[in-house]
Amino acid sequence: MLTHFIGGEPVVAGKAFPVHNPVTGTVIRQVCEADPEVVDRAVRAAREAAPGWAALPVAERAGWMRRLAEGIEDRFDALVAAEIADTGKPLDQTRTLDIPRGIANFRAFAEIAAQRPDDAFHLSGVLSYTVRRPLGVVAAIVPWNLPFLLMTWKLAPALVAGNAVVVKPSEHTPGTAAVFGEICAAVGLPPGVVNIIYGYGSAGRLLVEHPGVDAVTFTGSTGTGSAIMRAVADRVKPVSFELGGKNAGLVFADCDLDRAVEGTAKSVFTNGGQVCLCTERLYVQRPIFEEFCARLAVRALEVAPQPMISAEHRDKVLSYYALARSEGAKMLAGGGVPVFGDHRDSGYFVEPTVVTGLSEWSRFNREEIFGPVCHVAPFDTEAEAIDLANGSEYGLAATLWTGSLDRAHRVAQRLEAGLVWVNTWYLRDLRTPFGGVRLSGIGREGGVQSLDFYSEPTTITIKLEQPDA
Ligand SMILES: NC(=O)C1=CN([C@@H]2O[C@H](COP(=O)(O)OP(=O)(O)OC[C@H]3O[C@@H](n4cnc5c(N)ncnc54)[C@H](O)[C@@H]3O)[C@@H](O)[C@H]2O)C=CC1
Ligand SMILES: O=C(O)/C=C/C=C(\O)C(=O)O
Repeated sequence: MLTHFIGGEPVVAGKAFPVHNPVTGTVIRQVCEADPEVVDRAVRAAREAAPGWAALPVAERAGWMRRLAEGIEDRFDALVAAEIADTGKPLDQTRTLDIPRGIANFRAFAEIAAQRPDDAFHLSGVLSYTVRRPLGVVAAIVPWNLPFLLMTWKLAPALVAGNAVVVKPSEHTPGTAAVFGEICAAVGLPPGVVNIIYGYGSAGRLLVEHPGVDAVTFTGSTGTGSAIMRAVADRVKPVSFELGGKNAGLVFADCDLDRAVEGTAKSVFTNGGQVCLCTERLYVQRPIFEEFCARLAVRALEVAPQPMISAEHRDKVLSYYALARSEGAKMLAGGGVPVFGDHRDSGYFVEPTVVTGLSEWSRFNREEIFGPVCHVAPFDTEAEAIDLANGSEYGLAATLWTGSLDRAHRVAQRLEAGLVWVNTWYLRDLRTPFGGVRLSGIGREGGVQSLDFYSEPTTITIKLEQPDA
């Protein structure tokens, strides 16, 4: 049984719920589900720990972040195993992206926080400077697609800024959080600074609504983001939201076609398309449209299918494949469920899929699907491409493939998205602002933007005595 981690100790409480392995569909663990008492206990533990933690010099908290990074290195294999068991993602990706990013998150925020100067302004004999204090107790609500990467992406800046945290991982992916609790205990992190509770959205709701929680950081669906916003509205709690996307890829005829096909295949199919940054709407300039479609379809057939996180999510993705057909789409590749002839046939797989022929106004082209699928449409002019890319209620990421430096700058600056990649996809510098506009979120994570969210500034202004002239 996987137990909560509260006040530095394992806590067995609440009913048990099952977690399934997406590759086989079988139950792999039972997990304690947080009820109101458990949530209250976790928040109280965090509140008790918060003042002592906040009082530490930032250099000392940065030292703890480095120790946590070392703790992750020590438990690397256990984390890899837990991530794979819960998500069914490939070993290679887990070893090179998910777990190393946890280490990088703690190291990066240790450096960013330790080196950050306070702001100071001097004007006409008036000196103003700003000090920042932590918010207190932060609730971190984490999704299932990159569970360890995204949990640590929130924990590292929240902790180094001086907050205590209560984390609620997704009900589908509690495994790496449980190992992380053991790491906190092993490195001797002060009890209550990190608390981890498990459960469904109902537990998340109890947590964000708890009066002892000062702020909420959330990554997940736009619907859940707005539910959280309503739940915390009365207490006007600060929220940081990284929500869904319906990301566009623009492929211009002057691009390096090999690179564009390969990069696009990555941007559509990585993690089974279950990354908020994945491309779902692709626009290709007419002279290369046919060739590009044909080559992307071949790549779709070559990609090893990855399971969706759950039976419900597989059914959701398949419902969009059916919707595409009913809306009159042409399937260029995929569109069904792969048959392996082995234990994977009871898992949650869908075929990597490429679709064309739908209007911009179709539901398929407007709603986030979150699977290994994209729609491809032709365009003629640069202006048309920009309009198509911007024609979404979302605005998280966009990808641009072109051989022209001028065009790259010109188009990138007109795309209404928080992130634009040119001739690449998902290249990350952890110091840069990360997040989206419109339905894709509120605020930015990354670098000093994260530290700003997890702290409040106080401006101190002093009138300096002017020497006699
Ligand atoms: N980063 C992203 O863009 C993600 C988007 N999604 C999208 O969301 C769809 C649904 O997936 P779900 O797992 O249901 O995502 P979700 O957004 O409902 O779940 C994410 C987290 O929020 C928690 N949660 C749910 N309701 C809550 C509430 N009222 N208060 C507080 N916490 C709550 C969940 O337990 C989980 O830990 C997917 O099909 C996909 O389209 C899902 C995961 C990540
Ligand atoms: O920080 C990253 O590198 C990735 C972030 C991805 C998401 O937020 C997501 O898929 O939800």
